[in-house]
Amino acid sequence: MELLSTNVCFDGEHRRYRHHSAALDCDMEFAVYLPPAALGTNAHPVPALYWLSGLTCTDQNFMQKAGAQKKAARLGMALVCPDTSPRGLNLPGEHDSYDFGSGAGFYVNATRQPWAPHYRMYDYVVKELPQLVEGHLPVTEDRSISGHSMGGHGALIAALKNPGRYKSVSAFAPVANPSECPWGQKAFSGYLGDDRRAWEEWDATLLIPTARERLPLLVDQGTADEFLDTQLNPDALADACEKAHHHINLRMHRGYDHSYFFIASFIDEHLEHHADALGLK
Ligand SMILES: N[C@@H](CCC(=O)N[C@@H](CSC=O)C(=O)NCC(=O)O)C(=O)O
Repeated sequence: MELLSTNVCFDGEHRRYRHHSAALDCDMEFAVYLPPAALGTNAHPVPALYWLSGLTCTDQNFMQKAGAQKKAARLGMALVCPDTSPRGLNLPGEHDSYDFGSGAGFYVNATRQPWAPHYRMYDYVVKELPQLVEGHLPVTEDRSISGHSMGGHGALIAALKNPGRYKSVSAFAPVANPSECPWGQKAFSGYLGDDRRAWEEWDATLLIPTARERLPLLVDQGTADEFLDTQLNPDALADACEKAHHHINLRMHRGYDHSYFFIASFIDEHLEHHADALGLK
């Protein structure tokens, strides 16, 4: 791993790294926040919250806009932010739209060409990145996962598909049922093909009935979110949970939109939720 930059923040450190990803077959950058407990004298490895960002984001949107570091410093929690797609490839059409290709990997493993050799963001965020972080940084194997929009959905499927891998999961305004919305249909048909049966293992709402682990789902959604009616469909997820007797705490917040102002308003509560599960309180 090549260290690109460091910033002291609430007595911890925000760091950016570059590394070669075997899963994606390209160089990737990611950010990590290490709380003071993981640094200096009496330092010890700390649990981590993996944050998956949404369309158009890099590792930096969350780190610079969510304001999560103060609470993470106090709780002794690392924050790990990957990028949202492979980078530097210039595949045909990769940069043509904001909701497919670069910045829009959707945290699936693509099976269609030309995406399949590189667009394996699921393997990257679930397996390769944690292994790298836990092998090189003072971070334990106790993990939780959260994210926003495309990344909120990524967090849900990462947890639902991997019983025992995460201590807790949460999401802000997730694309809750991607098989049934334009963002999801574009991504899934492009990365996975047009056979909708191949989509089922990548759709959180469709995974709920067969979930083998019942981590409580904390989902926050703004009522003034500009994508609520067309893309997000939290009710589909809530209905699936109700039918399957799967716990969900879906909180509707009047007047909040889809932006990082919304995330910043509730990120501390999500960190508290994860800290409980990670044994940090
Ligand atoms: N048309 C918009 C869409 C981009 C957008 O709103 N991205 C969100 C995530 S949406 C779902 O995954 C985001 O997090 N943007 C970055 C930010 O810092 O706010 C556009 O291209 O502007």
